[in-house]
Amino acid sequence: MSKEIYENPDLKKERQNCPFNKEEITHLLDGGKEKTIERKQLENYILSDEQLKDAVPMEYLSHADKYAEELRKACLLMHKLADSPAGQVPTLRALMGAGLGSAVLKEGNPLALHYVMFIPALMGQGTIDQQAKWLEKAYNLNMIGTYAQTELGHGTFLRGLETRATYDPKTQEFILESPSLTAYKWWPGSLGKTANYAVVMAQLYTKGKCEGTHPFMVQLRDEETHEPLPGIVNMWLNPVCISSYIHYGTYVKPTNSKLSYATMVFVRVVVCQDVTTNLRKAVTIATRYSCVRRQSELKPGDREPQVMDYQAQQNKLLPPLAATFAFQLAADHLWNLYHTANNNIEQGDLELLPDLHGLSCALKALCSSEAANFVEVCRQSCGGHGYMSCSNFPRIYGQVTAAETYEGENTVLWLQVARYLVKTRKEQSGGLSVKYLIGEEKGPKTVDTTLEGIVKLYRRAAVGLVDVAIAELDKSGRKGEAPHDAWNHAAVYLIKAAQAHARLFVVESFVDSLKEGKLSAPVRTVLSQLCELFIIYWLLERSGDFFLCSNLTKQDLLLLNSKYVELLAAIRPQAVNLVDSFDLRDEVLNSPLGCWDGNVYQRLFDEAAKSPLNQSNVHESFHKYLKPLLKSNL
Ligand SMILES: CCCCC/C=C/C(=O)SCCNC(=O)CCNC(=O)[C@H](O)C(C)(C)COP(=O)(O)OP(=O)(O)OC[C@H]1O[C@@H](n2cnc3c(N)ncnc32)[C@H](O)[C@@H]1OP(=O)(O)O
Ligand SMILES: Cc1cc2nc3c(=O)[nH]c(=O)nc-3n(C[C@H](O)[C@H](O)[C@H](O)COP(=O)(O)OP(=O)(O)OC[C@H]3O[C@@H](n4cnc5c(N)ncnc54)[C@H](O)[C@@H]3O)c2cc1C
Repeated sequence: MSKEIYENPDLKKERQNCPFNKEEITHLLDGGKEKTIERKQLENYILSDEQLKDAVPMEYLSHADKYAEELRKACLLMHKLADSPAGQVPTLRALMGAGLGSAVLKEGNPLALHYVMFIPALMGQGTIDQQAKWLEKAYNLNMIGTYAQTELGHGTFLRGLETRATYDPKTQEFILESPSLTAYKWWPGSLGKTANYAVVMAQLYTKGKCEGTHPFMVQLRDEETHEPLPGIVNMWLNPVCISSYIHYGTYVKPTNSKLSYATMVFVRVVVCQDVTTNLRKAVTIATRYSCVRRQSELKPGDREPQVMDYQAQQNKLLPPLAATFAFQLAADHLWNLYHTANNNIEQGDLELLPDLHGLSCALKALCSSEAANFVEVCRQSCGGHGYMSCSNFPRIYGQVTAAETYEGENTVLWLQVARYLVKTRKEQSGGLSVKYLIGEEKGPKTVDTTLEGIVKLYRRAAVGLVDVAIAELDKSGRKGEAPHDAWNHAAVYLIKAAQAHARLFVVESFVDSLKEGKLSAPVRTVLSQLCELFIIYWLLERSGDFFLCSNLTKQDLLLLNSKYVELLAAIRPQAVNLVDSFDLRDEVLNSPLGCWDGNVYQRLFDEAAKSPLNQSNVHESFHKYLKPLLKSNL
């Protein structure tokens, strides 16, 4: 007799009479029905392998054992590539991301940098000959690489990197050295124990002149023994300059000095998708738990309500739920721009490079910071159980907050965006993705709170805040301040303008995707409600920007607040059905709070029982430390 599958009765009720086709949303998020089928086949292929399961929870292993266990599984996954039903590239992409990959490698993938940065650097910066020499070796895992840019003393300011590569015309070699302690490469993933090669970013010196930072291929360890090569500390090695700029002993400038930064642009685009996947996991865990958890008294004398029935809980969870769609659609738009720009760059057309840089900085900073805030709200919405390691919130939070720093610290990226916006607005040219900055904002300044009207408000804020920042810069200039001082003294305004621009891009992506998308009426209805909820939520959160740059009134705000709480109530019945549409398996969620069946309390209990401390009634430390204390009559 088939075992009755338990389903928490409250979750079961939440799933009854779903007014829309969940699979339609799943297909939308996967990029089509075929992609969903491929993903599910791949998930079955990977997650059914018993050798990829953790014998004990990772949190109970030592640092060294965690590393060894993750490396064991990462290598096993690579062996499984060849037979993957989804093919190598889609499998690699899935395994490097925050979804399937994190279900197996919970502490991180020791081979991630090889695929996410080392190979893209070779592809983006290597000459044809260099790619012929190294790409096959890298794809065949006959070498493991990393991307070594950050040093103890510098991560943000690339022009301040201290690692030097001096070209010796006599031997036609580059001598790489770390001239100081602060020049030591620090942070590069896999550099410590895994990689035997690295793309090292160093200041190129030739004929006594510094030509700026360039990428160099450096072998770090012996390919047989894995021992660090002699002199590895001072890096007197046989590096090779990637995308050689030394022709017959003479330095030849690249077409654009920033092309060596291209790898970071690629990863920033990937980061947007990764943090969105992590946010989807957090929202799913918190939403299902909030429909299982009953607490307190809503109506005197009534049964304890599901905590999701509190408007305060809906206010916590429905904006991040909406954000997962907003960020996914914006990341898709950015991904398309990246491919277009990259194809153009390969043909020598660099026109889209500034747009790509501006947009990738904006979206990476916005999605990572917003996701970090939302994940913390999701954790808090689960009370004490959200604080437990097994809830998976601590790990998800650690992953999204890291993204606020790596690949360009967010503040620094905001200022890069501002530089691009001010330049476009002042020069009234370029800025293909920020056309709204060129020419004057047309149309009446009156406010209407329809979806179109709200998007217009976002546009007014985006233009207006750039103009406020420019006015500050000009004011400082008139006071005789040097441009770099004026820039520093306008930083607060510049960052606000950059953030308003990023929000406009996300809002327009969401609205345009609903206009263009072939959606059934029920799906369009629920996604439109989420879209309207989200853009009103952000407007209410940042109402100062809108008051400053439009004719928004107190009445308008009160109207928008009412609309917002109406939308909370309208979306509440579909919260579980919406997160079910993400189709995230329990192994990917990796949380007893978010499991599909809602059997939360039993799973929490089972997780606690796995702790080494719960393997005996009295831990040995009692006899060593506590008992003597108890007897010592202090
Ligand atoms: C799954 C994920 C795993 C991730 C593991 C993590 C890996 C890492 O963290 S790798 C290390 C990442 N590090 C960074 O991202 C460093 C951030 N810093 C920088 O990118 C740069 O220092 C800077 C952009 C902040 C400043 O560089 P600088 O050379 O000083 O440039 P300027 O501000 O003077 O601007 C000059 C000019 O160049 C344009 N530009 C700058 N960066 C780029 C770029 N990446 N792509 C294209 N264009 C770029 C900038 O817009 C200026 O243009 P103009 O205004 O036209 O002069
Ligand atoms: C999990 C993780 C993985 C990483 N992996 C890698 C890797 O694989 N390879 C690699 O090369 N690096 C890696 N890094 C390093 C990462 O790229 C750097 O930490 C990041 O670029 C920030 O640089 P920083 O640490 O020097 O911070 P800093 O720039 O020193 O930041 C300190 C403060 O200074 C502020 N600041 C700095 N410059 C300015 C400015 N111009 N204007 C205003 N404020 C400013 C920042 O906003 C911040 O508040 C990783 C980092 C992390 C956390």
